[in-house]
Amino acid sequence: MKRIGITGPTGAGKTTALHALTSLGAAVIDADAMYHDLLSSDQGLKEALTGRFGTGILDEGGQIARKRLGEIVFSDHQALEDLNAITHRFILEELERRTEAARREGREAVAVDAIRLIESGIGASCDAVVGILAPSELRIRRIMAREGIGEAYARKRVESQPGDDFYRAHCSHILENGPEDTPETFQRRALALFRSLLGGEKEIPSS
Ligand SMILES: CC(C)(COP(=O)(O)OP(=O)(O)OC[C@H]1O[C@@H](n2cnc3c(N)ncnc32)[C@H](O)[C@@H]1O)[C@@H](O)C(=O)NCCC(=O)NCCS
Ligand SMILES: Nc1ncnc2c1ncn2[C@@H]1O[C@H](COP(=O)(O)OP(=O)(O)OP(=O)(O)O)[C@@H](O)[C@H]1O
Repeated sequence: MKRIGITGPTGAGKTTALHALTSLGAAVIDADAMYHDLLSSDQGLKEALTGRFGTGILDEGGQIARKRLGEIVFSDHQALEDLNAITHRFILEELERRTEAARREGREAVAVDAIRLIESGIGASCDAVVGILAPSELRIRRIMAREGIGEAYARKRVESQPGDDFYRAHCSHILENGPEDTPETFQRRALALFRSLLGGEKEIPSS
């Protein structure tokens, strides 16, 4: 079974590229969504987070309020490092469980979409690591439009992530999603690359 890692900074187009991989029948694991599930389902993770950041990160219903946590960690590098150290263990364990489930389903490939694919150690377990890049100002506009967040929060999120050089140094392949692209032109290029990574023109059966 092939494991393809997809990474790159916020708003660059990872999710958009993944639509191409899904169309080739790969099982997709979205690390953000997986992490969000864990935040509500894993009591051990919640306790570890409130242990480090206090109960001020909980909302009225006792759930982790991610934007409150984000305001803390995107303004304080050490806090972000601590958050990463706490969460990566839970994320890696859950990733193995989900990969195993895809294998049991008979999937021939799994794609892992993770913002911190390389730093978390997930990248080392992949057959190929594809970095998706786009200029930061464009990314800020895209995530503001996508999530309805303000420019200040969008900018903080973008600035807390590594620059393009990091991805160019650590990824086996790079896909650019620039100002001249539409989601459709970008997806077509992504499809061509993924086809070659999964072994030629052959489409993977989806079940
Ligand atoms: C930092 C938090 C509080 C931000 O919450 P928020 O609701 O604003 O964002 P959300 O979770 O929807 O993630 C959206 C984007 O934020 C950025 N982001 C998330 N975690 C991180 C991080 N550890 N470092 C840098 N950027 C991050 C990514 O671009 C991500 O795609 C939250 O994402 C979190 O607790 N992250 C730690 C877990 C993690 O590393 N997740 C990534 C999966 S590998
Ligand atoms: N070429 C493009 N032109 C215009 N909009 C685009 C283009 N590519 C992606 N988008 C839009 O920009 C937003 C960001 O793209 P996407 O969600 O794929 O990024 P991402 O890398 O997965 O971001 P994150 O890490 O924050 O989840 C989305 O709303 C997407 O529809």
